[in-house]
This record gives sequence, C-alpha cells and structure tokens, in this order.
Amino acid sequence: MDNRKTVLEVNDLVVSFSMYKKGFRKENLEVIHSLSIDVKEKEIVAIVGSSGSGKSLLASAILGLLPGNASTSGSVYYMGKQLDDKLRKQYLGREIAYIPQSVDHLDPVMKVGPQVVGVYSTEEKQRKMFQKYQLDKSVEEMYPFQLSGGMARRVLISAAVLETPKLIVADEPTPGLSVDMAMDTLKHFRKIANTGTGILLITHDIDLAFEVADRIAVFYAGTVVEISPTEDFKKGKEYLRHPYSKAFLRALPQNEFQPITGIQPYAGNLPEGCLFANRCPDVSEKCTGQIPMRELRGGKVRCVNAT
Ligand SMILES: Nc1ncnc2c1ncn2[C@@H]1O[C@H](COP(=O)(O)OP(=O)(O)OP(=O)(O)O)[C@@H](O)[C@H]1O
Ligand code: NI
Repeated sequence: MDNRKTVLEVNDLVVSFSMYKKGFRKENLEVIHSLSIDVKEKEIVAIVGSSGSGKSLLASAILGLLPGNASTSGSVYYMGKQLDDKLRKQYLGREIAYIPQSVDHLDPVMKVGPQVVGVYSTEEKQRKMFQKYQLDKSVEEMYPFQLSGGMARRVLISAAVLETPKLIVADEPTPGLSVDMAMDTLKHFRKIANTGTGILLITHDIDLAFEVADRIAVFYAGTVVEISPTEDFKKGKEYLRHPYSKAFLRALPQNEFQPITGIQPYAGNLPEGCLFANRCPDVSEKCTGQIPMRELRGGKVRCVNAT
C-alpha cells in the first residue's frame, strides 16, 4: 500500500494577468487554466513542455511570487495545509526550497557565502555543500555579479538543499552546468527525495528527467495535458496518453526529431475546448467544450479520444 503523504497538492489553479491593451482598455489574460498536480513524499515529479506553457508561473504561484498584476483562484496545499502568505513566509527557505529559473534572484549586494547560510543554516553546512558543488572557498567572498552563470546556478542549488527541505520546487536547475555536474545534481536530488522530500522539477532536459523522475507531467498552453509514470515515457509514445505528449516525445532530437506543425495558442486567443485541437492528428467533433482531466491506464490525461 502506498502510505506516502502528499507533500504538494495544487487544485484547479487559474492564473490571470490584468494587462493594458491599446490605451486604457484592460484585458484579463488567463495564462494557467484549471491546473492540478501533486507530489508525494519521496517522489520527483518532472514538468516538461514547450517554452511559454506556464511551467515557471506554476512555480511562482506555489511560492506566492507572482507579480502584482496577477490574480489566482484554486488552491495550493503543503502537507495538508492550505498555503497562504503567512504559512509561505514561515516555510520558504526552510521546509520549502525554491530554485528559481533566473539567477537574478540572488541578492546583488550581499556576499555569496553569508547569503547561502542565510538565517537558518550554518557556515559548516554551507562549506560542505560548496565542496559538493565544486565551488571554491573563495566564492564565499564574492558578490553575485562576480559569478559565472554556471557558478551562480550551483550557488542557488546549494542554498536550496542546505537544510534538507520537505518540498523542493526547482525551475530549470541545470542549464549552464556541465553534463557531469547536471547529472550529479539530479542524482543528489534523487538522494534527497529518497529521504522523504517531494520534488517538483521543471526541466527542458528530458534525458535527466527520465533518469530521476517518478512521474512526468506534460504542460501545454497553460495546463497539464498528461501526467504519467516515467516508465511509460521511456517505453515509447504508444504507451503515452495525450497526442501532444506523443508528438513531444517524437520531436526530441534523440528520437525522430520530427517537429510538431503549428504553434501553441496564445493566452489572449485560446480556442474553445481542447487547446491542442488545431494541431492534433486525432481531432474530432468531441474536442469542443470543457475537457476535464481523467484517469487512464495508471496516469492522467486531458483528452476525450485517448485510450
Ligand atoms: N508577468 C507577466 N505578465 C503577463 N504574462 C506573463 C507574465 N509572466 C509570464 N507570462 C506569460 O505566461 C506564459 C507562461 O510563462 P512561463 O514563464 O510560465 O513559461 P515557461 O513554461 O516557464 O517557459 P520557459 O520554458 O521558456 O521557461 C507565457 O505566455 C508568458 O508570456
Ligand atoms: Ni520557465
């Protein structure tokens, strides 16, 4: 029996931006639509999908870091408790760690060493972690602008995993790292997950996701179209459920490198019904109207035709 607790649960998340359009007309742009996802203890859930599909926005929404013109509905639970600003303040940087996509999140006017130690950790732990991530002792005395992109990324990772958090939200942690370092980092994540931590791992590197993730969620145009065990992705596209996931897998350079024709619809101009309909080889008249997420063969899919 699976008695792991659910570390993170996102239910029916909607994120919209209020934007000015020509003059003073305001437009409400819905960029995340009815998105649900969960991460259990000891589990790594990888999020893959094209650029602009809403992966980073999901991370920001979980952590309460959306910009001021964003509004949300739906709920985010951490260890059974609904996250509000007060709880986020309490947990962020301790039980909940965030590795941002942009290295600009480092404080520009604070030396790297003390910044990583922060309020909750110790110098000893920081030194050990820097060694693990091949950061020289001299890096402690540097300011963020003195770091290369790869170094800054390793600093962000070190800071996030210093205190063995219960939940890690990692938004593209590996770009700029050498192949070996990227692999070592993800193996480290796997080790941390095995101690009980839940990890949400946003990545463009599907090979690394295959290596360490338990489940993979595929994003498209602001929502999840499929969540399935990693095994199914490894076995091949016939084992997947959503036409976009299949096309995504085929499009990888290591597979057929077959591009998907057409473009992802823009948030300001979304079609009715299935968001992938205009590019889908299996489109039918059933594809209009609300398409709910449903269970299928041990995974979940948002497609009426999937079998
Ligand atoms: N502050 C903002 N105001 C308006 N729209 C935004 C804002 N931030 C993001 N968006 C829009 O939301 C969509 C999703 O963006 P997001 O950064 O989450 O994509 P992503 O999947 O992380 O892409 P990438 O793989 O390139 O990092 C994009 O279409 C983007 O233009
Ligand atoms: Ni992103």
